[in-house]
Amino acid sequence: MPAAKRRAAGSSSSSGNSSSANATYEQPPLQHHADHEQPPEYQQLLQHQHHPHNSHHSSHHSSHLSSHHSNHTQQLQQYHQRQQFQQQATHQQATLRDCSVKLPLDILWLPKSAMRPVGPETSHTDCILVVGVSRPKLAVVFLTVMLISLFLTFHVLYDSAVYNIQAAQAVHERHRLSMLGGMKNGDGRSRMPDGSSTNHLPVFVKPVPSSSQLSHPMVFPSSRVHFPKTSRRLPQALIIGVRKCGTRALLEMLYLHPRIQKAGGEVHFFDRDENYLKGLEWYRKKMPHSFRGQITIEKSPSYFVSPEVPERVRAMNASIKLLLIVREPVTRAISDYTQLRSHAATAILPLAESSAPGSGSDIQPKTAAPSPPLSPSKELLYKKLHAERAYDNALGGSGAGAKEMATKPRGRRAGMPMAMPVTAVATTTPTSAYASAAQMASKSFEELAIFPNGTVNEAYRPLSISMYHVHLHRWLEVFPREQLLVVNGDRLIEDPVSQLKRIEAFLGIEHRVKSEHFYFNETKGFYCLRYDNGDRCLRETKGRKHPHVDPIVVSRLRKFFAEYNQRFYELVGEDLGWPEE
Ligand SMILES: Nc1ncnc2c1ncn2[C@@H]1O[C@H](COP(=O)(O)OS(=O)(=O)O)[C@@H](OP(=O)(O)O)[C@H]1O
Repeated sequence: MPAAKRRAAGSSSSSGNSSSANATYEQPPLQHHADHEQPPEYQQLLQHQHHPHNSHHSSHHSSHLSSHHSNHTQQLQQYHQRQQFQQQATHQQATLRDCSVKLPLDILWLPKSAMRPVGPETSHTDCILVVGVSRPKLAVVFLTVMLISLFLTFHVLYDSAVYNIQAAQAVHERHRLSMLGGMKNGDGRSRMPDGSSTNHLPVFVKPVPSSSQLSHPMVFPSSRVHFPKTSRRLPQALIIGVRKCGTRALLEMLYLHPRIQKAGGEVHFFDRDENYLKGLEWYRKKMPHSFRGQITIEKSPSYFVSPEVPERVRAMNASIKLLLIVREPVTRAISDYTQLRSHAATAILPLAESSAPGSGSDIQPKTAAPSPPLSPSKELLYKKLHAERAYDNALGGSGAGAKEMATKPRGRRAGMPMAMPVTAVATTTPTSAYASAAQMASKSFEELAIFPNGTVNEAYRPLSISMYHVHLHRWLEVFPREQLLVVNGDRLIEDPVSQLKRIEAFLGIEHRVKSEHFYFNETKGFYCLRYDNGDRCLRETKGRKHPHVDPIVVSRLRKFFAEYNQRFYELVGEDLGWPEE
């Protein structure tokens, strides 16, 4: 029997037998429905297949029959395949339903088979997670959030980049800023409402009077952003004196160093009770803004001679570094006298106008008649003058100043400087101030320093301050020697760089202040400071012309100081070589 016939006969015999048909056409096992349950299309195909089989047996028809039968078989096979795919799809949908999790965010569990062709390894319980956004509104919200996040990210990055660049420039810009007031300093600085200097602030830092800490002006809290921050810090180093030895020059020269920040004026925190009682927070607010790693320095020359100061300084910071600048004692005393006389002379004119009208010669009026109120500027000058009288004992025991000081407790032989009580300033009349100023201005240094009998007036303040060992002794009772550096003020005038190098080493900062930062000003007779964008000299009150002093008096005083100087050398462990006659 030909193969086609055998296949046809096999087909015929299995027409009502699904299991045999399954074997012949490789029908899937799910094909178990009875023929009558099949749709009309299927019934038609079956009928068409059976009919020719029963009526044609001749051999010449056999090839035609065979091809006809083959067509039907293919159609039947295609039908079964379609059925099979439909069943698989139905099964997948069922599985899909099983895996679906109803969530508002369109998060779906799908069978793996939904993502790749069905393979024999695919299990029906195998699911994968698909997260999709199918709702337009949700998509809009999602996109908006993404855009805002992107904008904020770029904003933060841009902001921080700009801030960092400016922070790096700030150190260099500092020199330019200090030109606004640095060298005029002492007094010509721009000031913030809380009284502190603003001339050290980086250009981009806006002064915020109420805030003690400045941070990057960003939308986020500063604690989260690690950009360079500035804040006011208590000083880590102090220039404690000595008055008229070059304290201002020293501070300004140190300020050339990028690691140094300076308090603008003399704060007088430790030596004036009215300031000290305001507390450390008040003092800190007087300090400049500084970056971490910078050293804040304050100078108040009267610290050196005020007995209560060393202990107070130690209470604030026991490891603070102390800078003491000294100068040949007699020259220092003459410089001190020059300044006092200059202040007295300045005080006389306005005080004469307001407190001695029409009585130019009436220096010491018999009655303390009520005086007309002073203008604010005169009041200030008047207070300054009076404070100076208290400091100075200006007339060395023979004038009004001495009279006043005689009623006050005094220090050792040299006489400790006393801060003028505020009440005393308030109760002193302009007329007595005028008298005092007039006397200050009229006396020569020789008259004030040497008594008529030729002995030295040791109580004269410009002389007693020059007895360095007396004051230094007190400091060394409180601080170890290595915490204090003695700077030679005479050498600072002649060769600033060598002195600054020592100070940089003492402060633990790299050597940055070099000779190119200075130039010698022939007119002034001093070195001036050179900045990137200009040159500055200390103002005219520094480097005043001293009055001529009798060389015999100078020699007399040098001999007098020789013994004190030796004691000072022993204390500091260095011979400064000051002349002894
Ligand atoms: N570079 C430079 N320029 C100007 N002046 C300089 C300089 N270096 C040191 N000196 C000396 O500083 C003296 C003033 O000292 P002080 O600043 O300590 O004075 S004060 O106590 O603050 O009033 C001042 O004293 P006098 O010369 O008596 O005015 C100067 O001699």
